[in-house]
Amino acid sequence: MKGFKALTPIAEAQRVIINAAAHKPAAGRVPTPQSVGLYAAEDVVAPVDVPPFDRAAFDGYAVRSADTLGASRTNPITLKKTGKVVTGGEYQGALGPGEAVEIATGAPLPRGADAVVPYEEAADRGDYIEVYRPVPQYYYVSRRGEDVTAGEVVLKRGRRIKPWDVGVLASLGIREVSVYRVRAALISTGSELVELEEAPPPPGRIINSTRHVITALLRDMGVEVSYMGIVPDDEEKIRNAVSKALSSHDIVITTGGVSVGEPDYVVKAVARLKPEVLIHGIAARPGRPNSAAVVNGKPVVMLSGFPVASIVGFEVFVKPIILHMVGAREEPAPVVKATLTRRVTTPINVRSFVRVRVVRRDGRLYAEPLAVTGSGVLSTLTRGNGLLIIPENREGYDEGEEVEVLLLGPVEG
Ligand SMILES: Nc1nc2c(c(=O)[nH]1)N[C@H]1C(S)=C(S)[C@@H](COP(=O)(O)OP(=O)(O)OC[C@H]3O[C@@H](n4cnc5c(N)ncnc54)[C@H](O)[C@@H]3O)O[C@H]1N2
Ligand code: MOO
Repeated sequence: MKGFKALTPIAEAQRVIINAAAHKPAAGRVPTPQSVGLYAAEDVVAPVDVPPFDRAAFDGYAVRSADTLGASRTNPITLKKTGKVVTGGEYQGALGPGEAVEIATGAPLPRGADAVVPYEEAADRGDYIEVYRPVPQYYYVSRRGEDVTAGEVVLKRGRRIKPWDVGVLASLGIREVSVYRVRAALISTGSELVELEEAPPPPGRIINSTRHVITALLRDMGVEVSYMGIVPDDEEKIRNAVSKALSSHDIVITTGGVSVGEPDYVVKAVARLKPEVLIHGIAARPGRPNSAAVVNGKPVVMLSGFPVASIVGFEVFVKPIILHMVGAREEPAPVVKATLTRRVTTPINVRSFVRVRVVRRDGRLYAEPLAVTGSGVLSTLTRGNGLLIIPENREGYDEGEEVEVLLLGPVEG
């Protein structure tokens, strides 16, 4: 009989593939400013303190805190002005007892000083200042190493580097950082496909749009994508293309040809490469034909050709595999609670991904399930702005139920 045998539950499919995918991508050094969005391949330890010296946190006067003891409104303390230090400069000499040095925010504290009295808390009397209250040690002072202390781990292996991480690395003088270079090969299968450049397509042919969805999703994870072109529905050609791609990439992704129809040669072709494990089909809707295998420790993900199903396959296989390879954790997606406007029925033992439109009415959020949810209807993702994920142990949700929706875009209203 043709057709899928038992569909593997998503969690089990992920476990099987990830456990077998032993291959690790290579690391390489990139200039720090170009590391944003990539995954750190090693822990980075601060070589120095930041700030590198005690510095003023406010504009005012550098003083010795002990000199201000007992100061009050009625009995101010008088300190002699002995100079000025600007940001980027350095005070020559040391601050003696009874002295004050005018100081700018960010300037190094003169030797002998241990506090800053902001302009607002002192009165300038020409040659001297009056201070009206006692100030504690390190008042308005950023201490050396207060931001980062030398020896501290500032970047953990597997962390996806953020814009502010680049700032921290730069402030420490770290010019290069070691990151994982994940190289993915993408093979589109399907004799009906033509590339976007060839649009409009001849009758019966389809533009290869899934290629661009998957490429964008991969690039969004900082992955280097080699596009290997369209391979026709031919088992031998597919096998050769996958085998060749495996030799020089960390992960091979194919699209199309994975259901049980006559031209669906991809799973058969990959099976001939003697994979350690192979999962054909998952208990997901949409996205049922998404499949994956591991060949010599390297993952081969066989995504559905249908764009929406391929996105589910990306989330189920590609993303977790890549995160595992680089030792990263998934960053939580934005989730909102919303009231369902219509009942949704889904099959038991299948994880369903229902596209919804979240709207705000009278200050409350509502989730409207979209009418057309076919796996080929990509526009539901652009028209909608959310995904309602219905777990395997539910057969849907009732109208009026509060549900959690994964937000994919802004909420109107
Ligand atoms: N007898 C059965 N038939 C089907 C089953 C089944 O269980 N039994 N499953 C159905 C489900 S569910 C899905 S989803 C589709 C998916 O099939 P494939 O992933 O193998 O995809 P293809 O057959 O290659 O193509 C499906 C569809 O998508 C278009 N396509 C393919 N590649 C691209 C691309 N790169 N860009 C844009 N569009 C693409 C293709 O032209 C087809 O229209 O199978 C059901 N059948
Ligand atoms: O699994 Mo298919 O993606 O439901 O249409």
